[in-house]
Amino acid sequence: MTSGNKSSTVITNIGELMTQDLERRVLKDAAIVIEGERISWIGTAKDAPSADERIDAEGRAVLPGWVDSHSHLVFAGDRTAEFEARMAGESYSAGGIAVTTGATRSVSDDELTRLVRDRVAEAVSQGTTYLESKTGYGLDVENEARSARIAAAEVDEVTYLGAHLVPNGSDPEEYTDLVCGPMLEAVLPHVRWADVFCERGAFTKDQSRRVLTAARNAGLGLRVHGNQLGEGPGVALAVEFAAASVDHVNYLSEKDIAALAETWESWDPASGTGNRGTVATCLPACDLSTRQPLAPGRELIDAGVQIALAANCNPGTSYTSSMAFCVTTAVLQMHLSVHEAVRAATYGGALALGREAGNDVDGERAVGSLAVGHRADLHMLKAPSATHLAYRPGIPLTHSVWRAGVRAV
Ligand SMILES: N=CN[C@@H](CCC(=O)O)C(=O)O
Ligand SMILES: [Zn+2]
Repeated sequence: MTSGNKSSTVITNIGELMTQDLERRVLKDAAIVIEGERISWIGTAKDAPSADERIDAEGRAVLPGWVDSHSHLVFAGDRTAEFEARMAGESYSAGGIAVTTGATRSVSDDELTRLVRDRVAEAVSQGTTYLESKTGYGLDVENEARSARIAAAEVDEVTYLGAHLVPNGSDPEEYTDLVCGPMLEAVLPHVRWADVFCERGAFTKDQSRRVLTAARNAGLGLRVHGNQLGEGPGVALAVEFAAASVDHVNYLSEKDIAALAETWESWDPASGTGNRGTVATCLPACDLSTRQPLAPGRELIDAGVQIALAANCNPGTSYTSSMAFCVTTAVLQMHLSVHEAVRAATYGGALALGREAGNDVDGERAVGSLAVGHRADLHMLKAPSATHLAYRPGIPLTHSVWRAGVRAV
């Protein structure tokens, strides 16, 4: 089964194939065929076609690779002392971002590239196959543009986060002008998204609105860091601007949840058609590391909101790229089912990045679910079912990983 010069691989004897496709199929005794960078066949093992290469999964589970839709990988230095202080009772504040900004500005392009590349490799080794990263530790035109350029070469999706913190000594309004003007222009060739940290200690509602307006006018997709440290205007702004995602969502009023749910009212989850709303992206590793209440993932799902889970790898609030840890936490402590948690960490992440199945604009490149034509991003576990991700917390369960059809682990 080879078409053109693309070689094919059949993975057979899969104990559980959790597709996270639109029908949410979970197949037993399954097989899947990869041709080039795409999936060309899925079904029961006994019906599987032959292929150039045959891999016996020996009863293991296969899921889509994790889609990590929120990370901040372009940084140097670490913030161990801040973490220790927090564990001793200090609370998190946005000010720590300045420490990382200083460290990031001080390293060479080569060093910064190496750091990002190593972090991507760490994520892939744990089953992540599609990865977003933000800028946000440059905070001047030159360093934001450099961060965006380096990220664009190393990750799948890049988000401009010049509006992460007003640098020490800058006037907040003048800095917001810079973010909306010359800095935005400088990063534009490298980014698809823009984000704003709308929070006390970071950017106000009016400043955030200015950033989102400028980014929208420049043709970027929008994302918002909102409601992380207290109730605030982040969710309402994200809804107002039809942002693809609002991330953190720890402190939500009933009104916030209702507003998010309303954005999904005309979207049909069974076909993936209709108007896509604003995804609520929950970041459980960050919540634990900052000792914030876990985002109300259960309530959001029950209200009809599409959610994503992401690792939020960064040196301040969540120094991990482990999506499995997030899934485990979502099941054990946020009361999601295993299927819901895996869905949020795969299909949900894709939805938050506009790369999901059923998205007609770019359906061919769908990630985060396993179906014919989708990118062959697979994660095989050292376990017979995805349930083991929650049942065996902390155990590294990644057996092998294919990224765009290429064996990565
Ligand atoms: N909350 C804002 N930004 C990052 C943390 C940044 C930092 O403290 O370095 C986050 O998503 O948690
Ligand atoms: Zn973040």
